[in-house]
Amino acid sequence: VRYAVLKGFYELEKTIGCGGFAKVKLAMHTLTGEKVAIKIMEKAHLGDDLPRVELETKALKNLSHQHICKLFQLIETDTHYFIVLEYCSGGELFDHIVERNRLGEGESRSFFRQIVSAVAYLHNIGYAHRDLKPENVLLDKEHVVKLIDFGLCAKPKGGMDSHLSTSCGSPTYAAPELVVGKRYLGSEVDIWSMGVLLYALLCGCLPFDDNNIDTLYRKIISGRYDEPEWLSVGSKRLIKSMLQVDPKKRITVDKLVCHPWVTLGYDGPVNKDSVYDLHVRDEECLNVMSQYYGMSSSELWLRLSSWKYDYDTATYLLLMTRKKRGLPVRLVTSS
Ligand SMILES: COc1cccc(Nc2ncc(-c3ccc(C(=O)NCC(=O)Nc4ccccc4)cc3)c(OCC3CCNCC3)n2)c1
Repeated sequence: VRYAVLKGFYELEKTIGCGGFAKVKLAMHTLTGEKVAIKIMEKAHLGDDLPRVELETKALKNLSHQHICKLFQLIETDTHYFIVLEYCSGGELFDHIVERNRLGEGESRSFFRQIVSAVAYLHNIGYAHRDLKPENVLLDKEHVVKLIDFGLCAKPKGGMDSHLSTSCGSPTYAAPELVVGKRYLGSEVDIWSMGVLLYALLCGCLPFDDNNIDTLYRKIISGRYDEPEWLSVGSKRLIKSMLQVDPKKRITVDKLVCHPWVTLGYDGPVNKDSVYDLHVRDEECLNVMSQYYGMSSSELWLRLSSWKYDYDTATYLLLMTRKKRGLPVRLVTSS
């Protein structure tokens, strides 16, 4: 069997996605029985993109947010990287929009607030996503938004605000300054992409689209798009403030979290903080694991609190996920 390193720890199931150099397989974490997504990257295929995987995994270790896909384990062999991640059983938001044709303003606002929460959190801790698009917005079982960065495009602020020039992401959702190859701020291109996302939620189609790449670029740079007559005045105003060709005229994320359209019907601005703290000690999960390992909770915590993102980290984090979902905190010991 391929991927011998996973044997006994994960049971691989179907492939759920293929990107440029990554394949994502659905798997089951044997000790908890929980579903996970394993992103498999062959080192030989990565070439000089190898450092981006290091950057991504370093970033992922610091990300703990209710609307960002969780990292559970990192496995490196001579030939492959295996990144064990949260599985989102609701699939891509894109498919959800397509099957519904378009979403109402209320449902769009609910999804949009969760996306803004994730992006505001990212910007707050110094990252820019740079490849926000419907395919990277997933839904979990309860249709809660989980943002991912499938294409290793997210970058730390250092790089981000020191005017990046590496082109990244798909042109359809890319900001004008990005497509003309100008130096740009990651935070500003994320606002543009969120404008494209909001348009897709409300209209069920894209503001700038064309099969011919040059025509597509011209449309993006013009900043002109159709406004379907069913769009409310508030929706039109918000989209317009995000799809500003001049990045300096674009709304900032701090204004976005409290924009009247975003807060309509809610009791306040979007909460950009994480509701989890990264390295919380949970006695119940520790007890279940320590019984299985035949060691004391404090001895086990000593091992877990170094956050090696090994199989023990995955087991602990998956038990915590079960607990958050109101499922029994237990291990599958009968093999
Ligand atoms: C039920 O049917 C379905 C149908 C479809 C999907 C699912 N579920 C399902 N769950 C989980 C995944 C996944 C999660 C994380 C990452 C990742 O790369 N994380 C790294 C990451 O997010 N960094 C990061 C995030 C934010 C800031 C900085 C860094 C990669 C894949 C998945 O993938 C499938 C692909 C398919 C192609 N389009 C994109 C998703 N699919 C289920």
